[in-house]
Amino acid sequence: MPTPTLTPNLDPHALARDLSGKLLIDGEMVPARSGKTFDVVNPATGQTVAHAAEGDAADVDVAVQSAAAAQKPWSKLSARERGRLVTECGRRVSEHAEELARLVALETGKALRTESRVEAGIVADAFFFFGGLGSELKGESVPFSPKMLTITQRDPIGVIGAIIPWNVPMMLMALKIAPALVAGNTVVVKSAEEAPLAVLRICQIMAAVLPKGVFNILSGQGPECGGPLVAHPKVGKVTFTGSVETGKIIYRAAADKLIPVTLELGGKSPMIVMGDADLDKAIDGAIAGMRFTRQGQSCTAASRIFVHDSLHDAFVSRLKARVDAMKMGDPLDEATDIGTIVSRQQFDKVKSYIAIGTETPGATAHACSALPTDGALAKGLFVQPVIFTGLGNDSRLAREEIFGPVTCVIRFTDYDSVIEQANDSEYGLAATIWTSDLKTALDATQRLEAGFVQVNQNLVVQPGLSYGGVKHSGLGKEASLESMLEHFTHKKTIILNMG
Ligand SMILES: NC(=O)C1=CN([C@@H]2O[C@H](COP(=O)(O)OP(=O)(O)OC[C@H]3O[C@@H](n4cnc5c(N)ncnc54)[C@H](O)[C@@H]3O)[C@@H](O)[C@H]2O)C=CC1
Ligand SMILES: O=C(O)/C=C/C=C(\O)C(=O)O
Repeated sequence: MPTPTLTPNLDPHALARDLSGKLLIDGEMVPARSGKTFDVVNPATGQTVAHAAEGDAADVDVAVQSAAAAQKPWSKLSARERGRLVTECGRRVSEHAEELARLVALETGKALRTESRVEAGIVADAFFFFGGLGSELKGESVPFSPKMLTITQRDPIGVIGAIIPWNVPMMLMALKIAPALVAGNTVVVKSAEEAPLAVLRICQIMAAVLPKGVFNILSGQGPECGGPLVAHPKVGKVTFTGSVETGKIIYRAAADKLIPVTLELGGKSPMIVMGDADLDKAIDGAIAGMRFTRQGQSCTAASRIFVHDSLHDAFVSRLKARVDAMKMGDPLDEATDIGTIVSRQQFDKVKSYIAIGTETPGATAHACSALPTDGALAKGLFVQPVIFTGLGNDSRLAREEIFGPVTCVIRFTDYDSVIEQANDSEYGLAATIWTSDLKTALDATQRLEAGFVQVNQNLVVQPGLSYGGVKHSGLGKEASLESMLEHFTHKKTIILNMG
């Protein structure tokens, strides 16, 4: 087993240059077969920080063949041994946590102190959590007949294709690969165009622990690299996080091969603040829930905040004051609370929604926080967070996923009708309710149509807690024991007739 230790590199620019032009296939850092690269841009400055290798179908094939060859020997290790190796990956990743946080801040524009370090911590936790679950890969004994031994066992699926987005790339990758590996599968990851570096670095760290081929990562364009990965005959399952549109393309391609998929898609998550809620806690919850520090780039963002008429005006002015006090600036600066939007495409999308909202009769846009004045950041993709009031739940801003720092605060008076409005969405990922009444809280948990319902809190996704949506928010669960058992194994029934 190879075990060289990499030295953490706390200069993200130097590390980005080192990682340029590389994919990780069969345990080696290699260029794309075509030799092509694409630019990775620091969204805070507009400068190119790396040239990522542009993988395509040829690289996908080599990576999948490597993963397929590695799968049998990997599955022959005991689940506990695989878990021990995944735990060791977590230990090494945690030694590199600061380096990874800086690198992901550089490529995504997420503030180091408020976001990127938090993400790096969850990555290590994901490896530790799943690394400890090897002994849970157990089957059942079914009392079918006294003459027969009837049991079930959990077998790995084979090669897993994992396609990840850019918003929390390290965390979302870890929550897919750690359970897949412990379950005895091998993996090929396709990273997001906007954020290929930190995840590649994690894989480089893992390659020093895991046998070659068990784990491979490709960067490249969605249709040209992700498409062939889904279509490859040796890929037995695809796990995807991203847009609904791409999720449907992947689902159709998987249907042609009759393979299972897990899809974590969009959200338009409601937050309901009842008249008896603790206002201070609800404001904290809105700040955390909207992921303002991540410029709202989260599928769980509390982008529809329903506030009882009796608290509405105080809620809006206090929320605005709190966001105003947050400092927008260089993501790598320790003083910064809010970084940038990830890409020009996302920036334009967010700006277009703000324009639509602003032009809607009756709506008021409360722009918060101040754009940075530092000249070095003049080309940065900074957007002032906007709290809209006066928009209804039927407005485009309340129905479509914006994936930016834009939320609608909607006034309500009647509990039944607010539950109805909260559920009136094509999405069903997360929902929260803020109340001091236990009966209302319990009732809402039963009636809200979402995969993740929280009362008086707004937690980020955590290893151990099942996570995934209903309706257009997706299919399947991640982050939990259930995700490992149900989504990365198949159950085999075995009957021994001893009569
Ligand atoms: N659920 C979530 O956490 C995310 C939601 N989104 C939503 O999607 C919108 C667009 O963002 P994008 O980054 O363009 O999302 P996307 O869904 O197009 O991209 C996500 C991943 O899928 C890959 N991909 C794209 N087309 C593919 C294809 N035909 N076959 C296989 N893989 C493919 C991409 O390369 C990337 O790795 C955002 O504005 C946001 O609303 C985006 C990222 C994450
Ligand atoms: O902000 C979080 O806690 C989680 C974000 C996760 C996503 O955006 C996703 O799974 O798509």
